[in-house]
Amino acid sequence: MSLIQCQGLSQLYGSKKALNDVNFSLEAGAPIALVGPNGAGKTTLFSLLCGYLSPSAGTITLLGEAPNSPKLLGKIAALPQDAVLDPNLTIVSQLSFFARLQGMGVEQARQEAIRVLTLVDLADVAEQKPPSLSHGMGKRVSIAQALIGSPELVLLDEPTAGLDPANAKKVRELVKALSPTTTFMISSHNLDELEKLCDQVLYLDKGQLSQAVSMHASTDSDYLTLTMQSCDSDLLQAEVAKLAGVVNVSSKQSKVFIIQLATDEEKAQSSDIEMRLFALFNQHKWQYKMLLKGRTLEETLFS
Ligand SMILES: Nc1ncnc2c1ncn2[C@@H]1O[C@H](COP(=O)(O)OP(=O)(O)OP(=O)(O)O)[C@@H](O)[C@H]1O
Repeated sequence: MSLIQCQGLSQLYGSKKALNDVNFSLEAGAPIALVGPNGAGKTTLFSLLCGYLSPSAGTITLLGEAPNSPKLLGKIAALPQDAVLDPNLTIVSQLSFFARLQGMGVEQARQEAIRVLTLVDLADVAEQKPPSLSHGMGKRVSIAQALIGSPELVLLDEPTAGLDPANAKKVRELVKALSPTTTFMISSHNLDELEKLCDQVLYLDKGQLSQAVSMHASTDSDYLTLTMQSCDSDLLQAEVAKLAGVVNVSSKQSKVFIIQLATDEEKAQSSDIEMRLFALFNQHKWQYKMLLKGRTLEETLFS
């Protein structure tokens, strides 16, 4: 059974079409990225998946159920973009409250609140109230809230926006660690972050699903991404393009080159492409910084 299935999904706000005939089907597993420019419809899609909004047209099923089905209680959770905590309640009491709404008893709910706070490294603020937390700490508490009851699907809208690099990394590590049992769908503008975490990427643009790519596919052997420390860029591009098995070399960023390789038989005959690149660097005394198989998410989506 699919984890999420959307068919002909459209959402109108008055005459504004925020989503326009969106179709996709996703299986449980590695984290899924939801990407798109401001106003593309990402939050609207999350709101529909959570059942906060009913679609103007089309259907959604989550684990075979409609988004607001009581059968999904405890199985789906979300971190909204603008999540707010109650300023008057201690962190542990509000998380316990949400655990109790999932049917847990008083003591079990408290233990669950402490468990999810420990996951985000904030068990020590359990007895504090939200106004005494920093913005980043509040965000991590909201992430903890989404993890109550170990749901099967967690939707995270901009989970690391406003977090310092160390805490953003902690959130990424947490998502990775929980991924074997929970599928995360993450909306973010940070493509580097999504690239590290996600396999499937959905790209929304003006309400339409313009691309659905698999990062597995984009790290296959059709491309190499070469970042140089020092080189003559024009000469490098010309010399690499002459190597057997190279179809095209492009560069949109200074000293970063996307090398497209020939497929199948031709590639088999020129499988030592990396060695020949290093020989070229040696010959010209060029220093390389990084050679990656595949393309970055940014290149995959926008080239
Ligand atoms: N409640 C609303 N009433 C009217 N229009 C809305 C409403 N919510 C969103 N929109 C419009 O729908 C479109 C999609 O908005 P949405 O918030 O889903 O985009 P987004 O991809 O999440 O953007 P961002 O990256 O800026 O968060 C936008 O044009 C927005 O102005």
